[in-house]
Amino acid sequence: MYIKICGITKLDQAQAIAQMGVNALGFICVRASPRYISATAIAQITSSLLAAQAEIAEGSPKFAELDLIGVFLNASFSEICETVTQAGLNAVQLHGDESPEFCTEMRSHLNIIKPKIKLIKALRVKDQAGLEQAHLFSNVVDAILLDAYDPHMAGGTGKTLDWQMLRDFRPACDWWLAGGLSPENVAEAIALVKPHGLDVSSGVERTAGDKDLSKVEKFIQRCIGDRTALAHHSSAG
Ligand SMILES: O=C(O)c1ccccc1NCC(=O)[C@H](O)[C@H](O)COP(=O)(O)O
Repeated sequence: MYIKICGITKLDQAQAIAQMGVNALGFICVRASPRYISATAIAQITSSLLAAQAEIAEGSPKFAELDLIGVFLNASFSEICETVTQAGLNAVQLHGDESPEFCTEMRSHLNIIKPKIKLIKALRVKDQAGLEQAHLFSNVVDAILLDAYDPHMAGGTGKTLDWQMLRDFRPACDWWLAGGLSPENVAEAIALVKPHGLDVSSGVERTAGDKDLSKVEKFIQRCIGDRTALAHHSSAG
């Protein structure tokens, strides 16, 4: 099970969460968000994780596998590419109204600066028609993230989707469930909708952007079936 902890703003929390063996850290590159983090601050985190990686004993590939995801909302190609380069990101999540055509062109731009970069399209699902849109993206991105719809907030809402609606959702690419997940409800979500990955932000926070490490640890445990050896969990989807 792929696990992404989103809305990271603090270096020490990024290091601690990376060591728990998650697959991805998400950084909100949206100025209006209370979880906004600048490219310079992300760069401090990504370079420290790389330095830590160099010190990690052989046989512990976790840091090498870590996706460092910048989350963007209707940003331009140039803003995204500049942030990726400056911040040292290796994945981009498009969380706005970007079309499949935009994603295809984004992929071409990103390939020039980082050939192996991952591209994720987030969709804020309001209803069944909104869910159908996902299939338009499945051949142009590496993964689709389904998030809850809120008329006033673009993400980090703490609202859950209608999981019943997702029971038969099987796009042609990997998909991750987001929206209102927490240590308390994630096992039920996994059992019901069987996503390839999970994304959480507010459900493991004290306040916006300030992660509660004990909640993060509990979330991971619930995702992997309460096994205690977090460092040994498989990153396979
Ligand atoms: O988290 C934000 O503040 C945010 C702002 C603008 C665009 C996207 C944002 N978050 C994107 C995420 O991937 C969140 O993890 C996702 O919305 C789930 O959040 P939550 O319901 O709080 O777990």
